[in-house]
Amino acid sequence: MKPEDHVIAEEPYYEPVGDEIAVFEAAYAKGLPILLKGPTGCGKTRFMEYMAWRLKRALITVSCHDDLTSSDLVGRFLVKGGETVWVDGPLARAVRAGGICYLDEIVEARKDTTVVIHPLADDRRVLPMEKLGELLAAPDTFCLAISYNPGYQSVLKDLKLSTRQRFVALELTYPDAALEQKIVAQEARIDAEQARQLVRFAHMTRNLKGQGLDEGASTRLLVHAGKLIAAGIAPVTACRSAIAEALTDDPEMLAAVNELSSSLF
Ligand SMILES: Nc1ncnc2c1ncn2[C@@H]1O[C@H](COP(=O)(O)OP(=O)(O)OP(=O)(O)O)[C@@H](O)[C@H]1O
Repeated sequence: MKPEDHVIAEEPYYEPVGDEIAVFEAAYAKGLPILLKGPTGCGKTRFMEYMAWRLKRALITVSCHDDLTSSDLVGRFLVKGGETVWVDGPLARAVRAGGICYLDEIVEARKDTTVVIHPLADDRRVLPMEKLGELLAAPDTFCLAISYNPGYQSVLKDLKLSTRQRFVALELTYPDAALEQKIVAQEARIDAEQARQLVRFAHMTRNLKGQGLDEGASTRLLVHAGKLIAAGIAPVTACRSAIAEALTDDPEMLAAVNELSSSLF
């Protein structure tokens, strides 16, 4: 896929939860890399899509995992039709295109992979392409953004200090109840009252965090439940399938969460 394929033509629906747009724009203007912190499903990806559209830059997203090597990011030589050719990885493509490279869930990547972004993430703004013997300088329009969910981190999987201290951090949290209700109603195309009940249910599950649940219902799960409701599924069933089952496999916890939704709907 070419960088121009990642240009977002239509404005993505995004409701700001704080001053994240202004801080992102200021960091972008000054060539500073950005770290998005926040729980799963709170809107980090949607925010990146919105910012890419707003800044009119291509967005290249990489979902990080523990097999991701630096060659996967930077590029490698491949044999094509009997010839050896260099193929840029997504990070190099984003640098060449002066676009935004978003490394989602960066802590999932191995530490030796993460260090390739260091020279790009400080004031050198270069990508060393060792195998090609090239040093790729990032144009002013290039932006590096990474995300991570502090809730999931363990001692083994945490962001190196030398990595995180290169980034301007933006904390994204779940929106307040009124805003989350608006988002759920808009995204799922349900009425305000149904959205309000779903958000109330979400708050109940969020209060169970650490008491049997690792996470409460995210905005994403509320949108999923709302979409099932819009498609004619009864709210209690929608909450069970889209939310409770996504949060836990523990039969007792499932029963408790289902009871909460039955008490509301
Ligand atoms: N502020 C917001 N404005 C509009 N929609 C939002 C907002 N926050 C969350 N959403 C909705 O929640 C869904 C999930 O958000 P998103 O995929 O951006 O989460 P995420 O934080 O990137 O999750 P993950 O860390 O799991 O990748 C979006 O598809 C959108 O429907």
